[in-house]
Amino acid sequence: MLQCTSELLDSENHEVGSEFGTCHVLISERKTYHSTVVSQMEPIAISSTDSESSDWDLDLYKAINASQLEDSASSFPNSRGDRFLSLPSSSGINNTGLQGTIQPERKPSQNGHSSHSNHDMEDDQLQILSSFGDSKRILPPSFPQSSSSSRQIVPPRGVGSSQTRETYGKTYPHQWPNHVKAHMEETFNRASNDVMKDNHVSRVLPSYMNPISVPTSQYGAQSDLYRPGVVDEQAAVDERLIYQVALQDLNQKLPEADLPEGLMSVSLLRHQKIALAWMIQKEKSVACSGGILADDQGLGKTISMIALIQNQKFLSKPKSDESLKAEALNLDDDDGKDTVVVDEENHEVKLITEASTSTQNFHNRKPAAGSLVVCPASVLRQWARELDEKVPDEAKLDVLIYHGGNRTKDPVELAKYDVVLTTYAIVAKEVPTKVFDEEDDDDQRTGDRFGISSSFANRKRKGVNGGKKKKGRKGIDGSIIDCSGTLAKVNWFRVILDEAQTIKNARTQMSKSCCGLRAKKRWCLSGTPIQNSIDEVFSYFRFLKCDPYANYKSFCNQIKIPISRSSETGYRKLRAVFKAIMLRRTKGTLIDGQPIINLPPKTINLKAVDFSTEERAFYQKLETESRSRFKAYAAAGTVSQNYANILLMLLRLRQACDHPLLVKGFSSESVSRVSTRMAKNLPKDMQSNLLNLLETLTICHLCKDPPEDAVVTLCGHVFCYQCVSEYLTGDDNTCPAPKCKSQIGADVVFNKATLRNSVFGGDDDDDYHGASSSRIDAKSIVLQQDYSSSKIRAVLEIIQSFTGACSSSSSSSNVGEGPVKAIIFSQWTRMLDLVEMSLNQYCIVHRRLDGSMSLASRDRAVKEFNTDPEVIIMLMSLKAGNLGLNMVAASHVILLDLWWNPTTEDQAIDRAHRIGQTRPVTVSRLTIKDTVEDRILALQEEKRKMVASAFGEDQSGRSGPHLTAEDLRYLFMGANQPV
Ligand SMILES: Nc1ncnc2c1ncn2[C@@H]1O[C@H](COP(=O)(O)OP(=O)(O)OP(=O)(O)O)[C@@H](O)[C@H]1O
Repeated sequence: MLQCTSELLDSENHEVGSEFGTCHVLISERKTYHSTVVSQMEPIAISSTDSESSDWDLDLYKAINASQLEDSASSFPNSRGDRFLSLPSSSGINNTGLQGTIQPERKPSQNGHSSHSNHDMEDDQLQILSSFGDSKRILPPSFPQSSSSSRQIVPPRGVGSSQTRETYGKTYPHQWPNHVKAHMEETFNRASNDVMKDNHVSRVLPSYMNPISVPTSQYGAQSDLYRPGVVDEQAAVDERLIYQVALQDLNQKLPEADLPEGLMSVSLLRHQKIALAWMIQKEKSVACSGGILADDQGLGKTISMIALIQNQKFLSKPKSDESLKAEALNLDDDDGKDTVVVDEENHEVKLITEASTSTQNFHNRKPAAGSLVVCPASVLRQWARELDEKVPDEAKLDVLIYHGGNRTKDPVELAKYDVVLTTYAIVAKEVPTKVFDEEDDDDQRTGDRFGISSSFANRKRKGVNGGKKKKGRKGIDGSIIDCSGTLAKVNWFRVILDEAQTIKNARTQMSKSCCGLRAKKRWCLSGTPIQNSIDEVFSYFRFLKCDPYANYKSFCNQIKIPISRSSETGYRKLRAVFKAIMLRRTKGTLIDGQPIINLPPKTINLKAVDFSTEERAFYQKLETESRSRFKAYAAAGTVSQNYANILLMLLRLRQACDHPLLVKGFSSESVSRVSTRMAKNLPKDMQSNLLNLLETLTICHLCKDPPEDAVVTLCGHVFCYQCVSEYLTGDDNTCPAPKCKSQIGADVVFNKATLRNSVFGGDDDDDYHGASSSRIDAKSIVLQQDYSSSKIRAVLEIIQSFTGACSSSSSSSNVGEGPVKAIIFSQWTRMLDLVEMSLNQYCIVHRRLDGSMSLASRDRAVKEFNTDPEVIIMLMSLKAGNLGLNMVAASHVILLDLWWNPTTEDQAIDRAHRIGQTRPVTVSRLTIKDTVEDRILALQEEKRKMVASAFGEDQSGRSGPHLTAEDLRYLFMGANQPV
């Protein structure tokens, strides 16, 4: 039996580090715990439920102190009953939707609307949480490893004896997300210091502060999994192919390709011609047929992809209806039956196509069906518009928007179109994931057996069915019923994932379903493919079927472990692999010494704003209260049990930086209006159960933050109203909680006020955050609706600086270029409300885009902002508006608050800084000095460096020195292996 000091336990990785080495421990029993908020600042207890939903915090709790949690669990019984789960949840959902074609003569558009959106961008915090153990390993050596006292966590009372050291371990879970760690380290280190001073104990450096830890101790044990150079034979062969492809492309000037006249209504820019040539070549490649086009946002990935589709249509012959039907449904012929021949002398990989009746030479082979584009719902219309506007009438593609309740159920019908546009949510709904669920299980077993440090491998949990495998549904005659939807029944020629970072979490239904799509060619489009951790890359490899890395074990062996062993060599290897499958250019890239694109410059200003005296006092009170609460947790050894409560404290500090009123919270009227009647009609005990859930669960299933304007669905999952509202206005919306497939709609989503009204009767304007207001002086000036916070005043000053709008009604404009406009982003809709009030006060004409709006209203808002000279401000929710949209009418971008993940902010900024922009773009990032925002900035910087290391880019986004053939040989083959 292994004994270790628990303060060095990294539970995410189930890894124990000490000065003597690193070993792995297996924590086998898994259970899910929900946090119970007793009151705003009260400690929360943990209750056990059968839900999958909080599995992200399971590692944390479980690994730190299983027994303690078990105790807590038993004292807080599950509030969710079976009866509750079995109620029909889809009743009353408005089933209107959108399905139409770009060519009305072929498929007349049916008017309808849907806001079904599935953007999953806000699982960043989940990723931060799940991958913390990884991110600490992948930091480049240039990274200062935290050892300064300012980054230390010091042990609380009594550290030194084995007993108290154990307590300390329970108290400081090392796998917590960076933002929590940073908060704990820096916001609370004073509290801990106090404790330490009291106890005269020496400092202990937690394991995550240690230099990158490599799981070395298990090499010599039962596993050869991580032994250098030992990989299975097939993986070695596959990797050799990747090596050959990388070698082939080495330092080669990338060729250009252009389309024949008349296929597009715009000329391709030079870098797009290069992309086209590269993609044509990659579609013939064998290492994986397709790849990742990872150009910066706004460089025209959509256009490049349309060019590829046009090119292939031009080359292929028309299909007869019969052959189409046969091929569309021939799912056995998934990815072709091509044989690979490696010509090592010429560094060439050739594709020899087997002579068979079903597989023909590439150029003669007819696509079974066209291209399927999967994108977030918010950019569905934009794709349709680009396909319409950038392709002339004489070369029109047949395009179908596959969305909405009236969408066809006939796969042959789908196969008739050149392009089918759909959303990630629909793919998740229609494409089974069984095979990947089983792989997940395998990875879990692998992880358990070999102690793989992996957020992916270790995050597989028992489902609501207690971990029993779901078998295919059986009919009355015992035969297995095929429950796949129409998308899964088509053999696509090409699948394109736009905003492919949506699948970055390999465990999600969305990610697995995308991998389950049948396709010959596979593409990922993303300007920000890596956001939080290297594990995200695995999802792309798996989708692309890029062996050997599509297998999680091989991915660990070949990519992840080398990075953890030596970040320099490891990242170089990753870059070499990327060379074979990824094309990435940033706006700073040079082609033949010339800038890739002549965009006007973008200037980013970090504007550090000062609190007013009243705000500072308010913030300090909050911070002091948080510190003392934390200190109490630390002293009692209950930090881990209070995880959700700590996140909540962190949220409040962040919100206080925007406007103190946000801390008070509010209830959304729009929620209560729609669902009040439904709530009243529910059985009393169910109302109480839902209310109980809402009051006890504190983390949104989507953004993983404590929910803003919390709501609970009939199926018992808690979200921010803004996050879930993306899923409420469509016609076939599935609850976005992991593994929940319940239908949801606006009428089955309840806020606290609605439920309290139903349970207790009468008006109840208490809200989720309401408990906090008891401690807050409600009369305080900073808590008034009309109080302009420092950030709001800073925003108004910025607007005034370019429009004069806040002092007079005139707005400045450059002759011929229209008025100067700005986009203002916040992650909190309540903050947008407050800014809106100030804009109204100054009669500044604006539009707004947030997650609660229908796709049609969002589209209209963007169009009006772009075209109406009167509209000079767009208020945008960071969660709903940062992806895909073209908003070049704006030359100013104001970020009101910081997001954990800098790439999310980059995405937002590049709505304005993209092709089509004619004016210099000024970005103002507002932060408040000497607050939690300082720490978030530091975390962002770390993430930025990690991403830059993975891509080999410098500050300006330019690539580092090229890899040499020798480099590649070494990276793929090792030092002494012949090529
Ligand atoms: N060759 C071109 N000619 C004219 N306009 C172009 C061209 N290429 C791109 N554009 C325009 O530039 C804008 C940005 O292009 P696009 O949306 O394809 O970028 P993207 O890389 O997909 O961005 P994101 O990552 O934000 O989705 C669009 O308005 C598009 O119509």
